Amino acid sequence: SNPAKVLLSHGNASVEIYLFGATVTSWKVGGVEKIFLSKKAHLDGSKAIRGGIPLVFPHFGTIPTSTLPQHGFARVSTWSRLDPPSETETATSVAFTLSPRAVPAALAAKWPHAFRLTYTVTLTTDTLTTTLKVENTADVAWEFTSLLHTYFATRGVAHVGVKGLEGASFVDKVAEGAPRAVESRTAVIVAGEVDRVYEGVDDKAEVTVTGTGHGDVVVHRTNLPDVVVWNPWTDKAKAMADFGDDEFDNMICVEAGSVAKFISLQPGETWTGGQTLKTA
Ligand SMILES: O=P(O)(O)OC[C@H]1O[C@@H](O)[C@H](O)[C@@H](O)[C@@H]1O
Repeated sequence: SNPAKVLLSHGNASVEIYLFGATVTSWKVGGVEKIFLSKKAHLDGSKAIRGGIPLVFPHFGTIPTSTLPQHGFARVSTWSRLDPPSETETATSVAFTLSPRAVPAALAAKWPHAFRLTYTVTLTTDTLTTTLKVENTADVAWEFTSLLHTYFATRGVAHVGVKGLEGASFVDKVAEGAPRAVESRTAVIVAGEVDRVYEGVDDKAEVTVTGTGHGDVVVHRTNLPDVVVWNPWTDKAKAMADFGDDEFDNMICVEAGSVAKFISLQPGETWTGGQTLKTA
């Protein structure tokens, strides 16, 4: 067994999680892979894993008040597994933790706050739940944003529709000036570069990824009000060294997060957010 990753299975489902970034890199149900992992992904800890479910913390994208790299340090830090996986009749679960001493020193120095993250991955025969708990272990308040950057596998992204975002307000990061608009379509489709942050989407609204060729997946969110839809399309694909030129056709990112507003945590306070992916 490879100590760098944890494999869980439950019935006919399985999940693979690298300690690097606590990145889920595979979720299979009945032998069908639901998650995209680039053929060019670095799996040796030299770069954030291109694909799977990278964890975004302590901030989404780049922000003027931080010199951390885009999407923060959680996805490029090596996490520790907490206990051995536990299995019940209905689910198999494992948890990982990250605190500042396991963050690369140069990055920790750029965000000098005491914290503890706990990431729990739970597998049932038809669901994958990933939950992040953020604790402020400092004696002063600090703030953060976070997101589960899920890459879904697709066979021809032109067939994909992301349902459940109709009526949601979004920021279009591709359009000049990143304008804000309201989604009018029942399904978001990909026919060019897409990079949109849908904000304040009711937790009760299920987001469904359809037409992937790998079976529909319903995304249930808890405490993650924002949904990012991203596909780099042709030019951005070519510009990414760890992504095949044609792989834009094999993936769509539907990312559940809390990114539109900073979350402030007082000393001793915790915040928990997560998603359940369910085969439909
Ligand atoms: O290349 P990275 O850092 O993994 O980011 C990938 C994409 O992540 C998305 O969440 C962002 O909205 C995009 O703007 C970004 O390009």
